[in-house]
Amino acid sequence: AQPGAAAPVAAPMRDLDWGQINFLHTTDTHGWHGGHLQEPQYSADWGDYISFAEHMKAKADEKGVDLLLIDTGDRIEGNGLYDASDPKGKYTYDIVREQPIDVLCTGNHELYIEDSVRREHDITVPNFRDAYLASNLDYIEPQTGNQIPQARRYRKFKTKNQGLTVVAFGFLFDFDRAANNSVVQKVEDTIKEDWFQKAIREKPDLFVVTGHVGLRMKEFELLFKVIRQENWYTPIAFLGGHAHVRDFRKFDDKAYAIASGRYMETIGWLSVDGIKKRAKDSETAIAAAASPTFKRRYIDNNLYGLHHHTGLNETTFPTEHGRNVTQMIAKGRKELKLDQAYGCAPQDLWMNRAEFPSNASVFTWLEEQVLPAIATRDDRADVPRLAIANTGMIRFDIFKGAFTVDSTYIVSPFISKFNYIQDVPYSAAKRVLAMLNGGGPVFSAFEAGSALDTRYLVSPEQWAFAERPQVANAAAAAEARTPVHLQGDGLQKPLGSEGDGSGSKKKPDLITGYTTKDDLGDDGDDTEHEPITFYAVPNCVQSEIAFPAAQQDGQGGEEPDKVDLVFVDYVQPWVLTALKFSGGDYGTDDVAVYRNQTVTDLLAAWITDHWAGDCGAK
Ligand SMILES: O=c1ccn([C@@H]2O[C@H](COP(=O)(O)O)[C@@H](O)[C@H]2O)c(=O)[nH]1
Repeated sequence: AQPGAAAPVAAPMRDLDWGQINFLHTTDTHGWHGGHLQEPQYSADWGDYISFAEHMKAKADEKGVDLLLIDTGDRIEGNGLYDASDPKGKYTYDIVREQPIDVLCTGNHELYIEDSVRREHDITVPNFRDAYLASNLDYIEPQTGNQIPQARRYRKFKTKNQGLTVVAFGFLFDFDRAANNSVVQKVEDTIKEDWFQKAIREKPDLFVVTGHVGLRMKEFELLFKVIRQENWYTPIAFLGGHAHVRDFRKFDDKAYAIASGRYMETIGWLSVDGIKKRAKDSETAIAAAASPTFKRRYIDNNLYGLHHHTGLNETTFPTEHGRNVTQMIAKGRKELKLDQAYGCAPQDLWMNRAEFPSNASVFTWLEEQVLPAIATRDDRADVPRLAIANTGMIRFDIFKGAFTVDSTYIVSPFISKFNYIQDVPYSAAKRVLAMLNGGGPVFSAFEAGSALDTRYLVSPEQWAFAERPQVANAAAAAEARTPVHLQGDGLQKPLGSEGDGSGSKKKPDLITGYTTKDDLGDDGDDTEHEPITFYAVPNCVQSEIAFPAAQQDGQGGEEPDKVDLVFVDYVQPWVLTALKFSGGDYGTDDVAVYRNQTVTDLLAAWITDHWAGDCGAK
């Protein structure tokens, strides 16, 4: 961990159960390989993870069992260590490659823009060679225009200590916003391919299906069915991601799936025991008799826990390799000047730990303070306008104190700009927000998972929560100003900060954090936590800017006839569709760029202007 990260507080710990084959799993690290500098409970870095894995491998060897390392994508975008360099990832590709990952795959973030697709092909795939799997992803070679597999489709191998035969895949969900130099094949089509049909007939002792796929998404369901149909008794371990949550799903008593959170907060632990080695090539009675057990832990990524699980301490834990990688991270952060402050945040602003609207909500801040200031341009400053942003654009809370170069990318890593349609009749424009937020039938006609699924406007954390019955229409309720909140399944919280405002009486020795409930129960987290309340927020927020002034007597101003409809470009497909249904028939030709800077750069400029100060640093 970086020097200066406070020591995590002692907390009640749950141990790891070992099986014949064990997995350490990271997913959706989004460039947070330097760990969380403002949150000690997630402050271990990729170097510490390397030390941890080395010790755990030695333990596995002692026990005569196997340990595999898995990463399920979205390694990029979301932290200055990746985003602040030019080219992006100048430091992180070298840092990530230091961990000898056994199976890794691609996330949707590796595919948003052509440059990152190319870097994945030219850097990460060769870095990991046979470990990199691309079961449903192709690359378009720039020199030839040929469509080739981004990496190998699957991998069959024998484990080191148990000699188990494993067939592993690496999938991505049916992502349809990939850059033009990549092609994502739908999982339903991939499973018809000859190579896949051959792979599921390889008769291994265990299938390992890795994927940048939420555990409750249809893609894993489909893969489970097709593999199980051909292999009645073979254990299947799924390792997924994308939803940014901790989760464990049972498909049947021989097939389970783990998801290991986000942003290097969590190292997932999955163990499988009771695997019977197959006699030669057949589905034998022995295999049928096998009754594997699957266990899971979600490890809070801090040194206190990593020491606990290895039985080591501050002196004995760091390996030379791990320490070197921690130094690489510190060097990269320094060269990128990530700790340089743009300003000083006067208070904490929460994504889902505060109700919307409220003074503690980052989205109220965005709607009331930021959008009116940045969704503007000199030549149209007096034109009344509506400015719309999706809440998924904001990726992380803002903590009181220094708002740094790093914070900018942590809060909003995207390269989106503001687009606009000018002179839209207000009668049509004013109906757009409600439709985006789930009011009316417009978007309900689109299939879940399709390009216009409005879930894609919010953070993955929220749509994962929204799949639970008690928050089925979370975004609509939030828009209607009905607070929707869930106890538990908490997100991050800096150690040492005060209560969550719920007034709940806390056990003195628990700190707030994840309290995961999954298909195996509520004892998955390696650290017992006090729960955090999760409040759903709307899909989009909107500011009215330069509207006719309110009258002296306190009455609202007149409605404008026409407005500029300004929106973050990511939201454009939804905005155009909503406009069609509200009487404004516009197409992409009617859309123009409103401002040339990215929203992230405009946000940084707003911080500099409005939160000036160094937080009292000497
Ligand atoms: O340009 C973009 C791209 C994505 N988003 C938001 O992110 C989620 C997807 O998050 P994952 O970590 O990435 O896959 C998407 O649903 C959008 O809400 C965005 O706002 N802008």
